[in-house]
Amino acid sequence: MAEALLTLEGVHTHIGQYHILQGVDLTVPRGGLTVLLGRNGAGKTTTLRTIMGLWKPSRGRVTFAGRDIAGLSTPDIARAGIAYVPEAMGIFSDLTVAENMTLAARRGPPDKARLDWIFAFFPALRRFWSQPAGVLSGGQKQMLAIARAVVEPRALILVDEPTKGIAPAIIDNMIGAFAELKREGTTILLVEQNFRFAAALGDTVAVMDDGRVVHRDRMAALAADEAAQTRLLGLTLDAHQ
Ligand SMILES: Nc1ncnc2c1ncn2[C@@H]1O[C@H](COP(=O)(O)OP(=O)(O)OP(=O)(O)O)[C@@H](O)[C@H]1O
Repeated sequence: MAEALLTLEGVHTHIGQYHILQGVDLTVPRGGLTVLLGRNGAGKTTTLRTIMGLWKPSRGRVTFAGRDIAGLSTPDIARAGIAYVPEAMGIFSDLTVAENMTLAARRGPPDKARLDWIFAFFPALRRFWSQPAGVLSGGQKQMLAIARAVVEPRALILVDEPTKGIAPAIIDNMIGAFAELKREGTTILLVEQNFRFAAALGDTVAVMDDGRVVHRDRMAALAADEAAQTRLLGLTLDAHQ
């Protein structure tokens, strides 16, 4: 297996009085796509937010590219090379697509060749370049959110449920886009409920339950094992989309 880019060891996160993450162990191999599955409330979003420094872990280690990042501020974690696409996407509806992209670029105006590369897999962004992001469809907004995360090369992107509420035809575009990001060498940690999407892209999979990772496998092995899917994911799994 490839070397780990990110590891969580015994990570606990409290939100107020609630003990949400209860010892998460997770390895994200460099250059691969790791899918985080699990029923609603299992702790997937909290795990992404903890990696990003939006929640501070109360215990445990988060190691990124050989460096302990637990306790760093979110801007420092972003500067280290991690981008986060939350489920709510975090785009600015009143600003144009161009302005949204420009604001996401940290090293000056977005690079022209990089934008052409992004437009090749998200062509709608070129079409709506000068339009307010608010006019985009749900799927196009999701594409803009992902494009913002990769406007500059990033070592790791964390993406929370990009297919939620998205039409099946757009999901196929999205599979193509993530496949292109993988080809470029971006490491991806993806929270996903749509099993077809997860199985099409995932190299490795971790399943969470009750604030812990309870199962790790190659995605292909889980995709081929319906009994394990039912046992681990039960009826919350959107297997037939
Ligand atoms: N701000 C918060 N305050 C209190 N409890 C929270 C907060 N955020 C999350 N939780 C609780 O933490 C647990 C894990 O939530 P989390 O969003 O990480 O789960 P998830 O696996 O991403 O599920 P979903 O698919 O529903 O988003 C849930 O029980 C949730 O109610």
